[in-house]
Order: sequence, then structure tokens, then C-alpha cells
Amino acid sequence: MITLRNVTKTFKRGADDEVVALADVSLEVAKGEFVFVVGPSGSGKSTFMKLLTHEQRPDEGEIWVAGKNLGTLRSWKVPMLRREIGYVFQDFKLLANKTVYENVAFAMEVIGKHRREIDRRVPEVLELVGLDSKAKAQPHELSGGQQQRVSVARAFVNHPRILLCDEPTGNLDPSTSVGIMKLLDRINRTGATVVMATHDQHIVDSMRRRVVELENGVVVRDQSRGVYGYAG
Ligand SMILES: Nc1ncnc2c1ncn2[C@@H]1O[C@H](COP(=O)(O)OP(=O)(O)OP(=O)(O)O)[C@@H](O)[C@H]1O
Repeated sequence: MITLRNVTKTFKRGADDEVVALADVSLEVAKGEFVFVVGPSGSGKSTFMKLLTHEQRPDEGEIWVAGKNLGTLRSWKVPMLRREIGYVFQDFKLLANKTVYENVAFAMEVIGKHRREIDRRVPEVLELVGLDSKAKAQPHELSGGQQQRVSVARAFVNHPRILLCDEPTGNLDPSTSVGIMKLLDRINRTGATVVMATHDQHIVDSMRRRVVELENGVVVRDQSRGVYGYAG
């Protein structure tokens, strides 16, 4: 589902200063896998995610996502790539002036889904995340955990093949985080590939899934049924 071959990404900092965000990274993620990406701040986790969505381009190497070679992907095909990917962010990124229902429906509207399909699918996915009774609420009327459930519903409503989660539990307390992880686990079991960047040691240790550890842009560990494993 995801392949990186010898991927390097550098950023210029000033005239002759360069930072290597990812250095010669090669990695395969199979369909239906659940992968944690861990590592200290600045180790390259966000850069890795942004390369997968084509938000950033590598300097060297090859990236394949959902059967597409991003190096040769025409710009008009980028929206199609992004439809294969759902995103969950640390800060939820919900639309404040829309209800829970409208927030989730919006993700279908922007890709031109018909009203009938939206009205069938949105209640289904709100039930999946346990928020069917909150459809008419606005984000500010919800707890942090409930808001994150809405953003998971929004990410999943179009059945993406890949779910990218950037610190999804970063703003949540431990027991709320467990609820979000159960939800991501359930979505993963429907066949979606989940890649989650995190600093949440407790979550990684309790889930025992594949762990890829980055350090200064280099993959220093790739472990199945792994643990958080570093002190940072
Ligand atoms: N747009 C950019 N311009 C310049 N340098 C950048 C840019 N994006 C990232 N970097 C640098 O690349 C390196 C990797 O950053 P990245 O954001 O991928 O790390 P991270 O592991 O996601 O960190 P965190 O856990 O703090 O989110 C860092 O040294 C960072 O300063």
C-alpha cells in the first residue's frame, strides 16, 4: 500500500545550511497494516506523512502510495490520490460553525457525492464512532475526545484505503485516548491501512503493533508487535 525506496528529503535553512529530514529511507507498509511511527521531535515523522500525501516532494528516491508512483503523478491526479487517504490531526481541525453531521457530510460534499448517499452514509459512520446522538451538536459543545471522534468519522466517511494520524491522542487524557485507539483499531480491522505518528508511549506499548522508529531522519528500528522503546 505504501513503498518508499531510498527516500531523502532535505530542507534549506539559510544560504548554505541544510537539514536532512529523511535520509535514504526505505520502507514497505502492506495493505491492512497498523504502523506506529515514533521518534524524538524533529526526527522526520511529519515529513514522512507529508511525503505520502504529496504535500512535499522528496529530493531523491521513489514513493508509491495506493498503487501510484508519486514521482510521475500528474498534478491533476493529486486529488484522486488524496481521496485514498483520510487524515486525523492532533488538533481535530473541525469546522466550528458546522454541526457534527455537517462536518462529516462536508467531506462527502467536496468530492461531489449525492445527497442521498450522504444522508445514508453519515448516520452510519456517526454510529460507528458512537456519536449518533450528537449529530446536531456543534464542536464547541463536545469534549475533546468527542471532537476527535468526529474527525475520525470525517476521515473515514469516504472509505479511504489509508488513514494517516498525526498525534491523534496528543490533546487527550489517557482514558479518552484509549477510546480513540479502539476506534482506529476497529477501522483498521475493516481493511484500512493505518499509519500513526505519536509520542504516546502508553498507547504504543499497549497496542503492540508494528513500530518504525526514526532518529535524525533515519529508520533506526522497524519492529513487528513493537514497543515505544526510547526515552524521549
Ligand atoms: N518546511 C520546513 N522547512 C525547514 N525545515 C523543516 C521543514 N519541515 C521540517 N523541517 C526540519 O526537518 C526535520 C524533521 O522535521 P519533522 O517535522 O518531520 O519532525 P517530527 O519528527 O515530525 O517532529 P515533531 O515530533 O516535533 O512533530 C527537523 O529538523 C525540522 O526542523
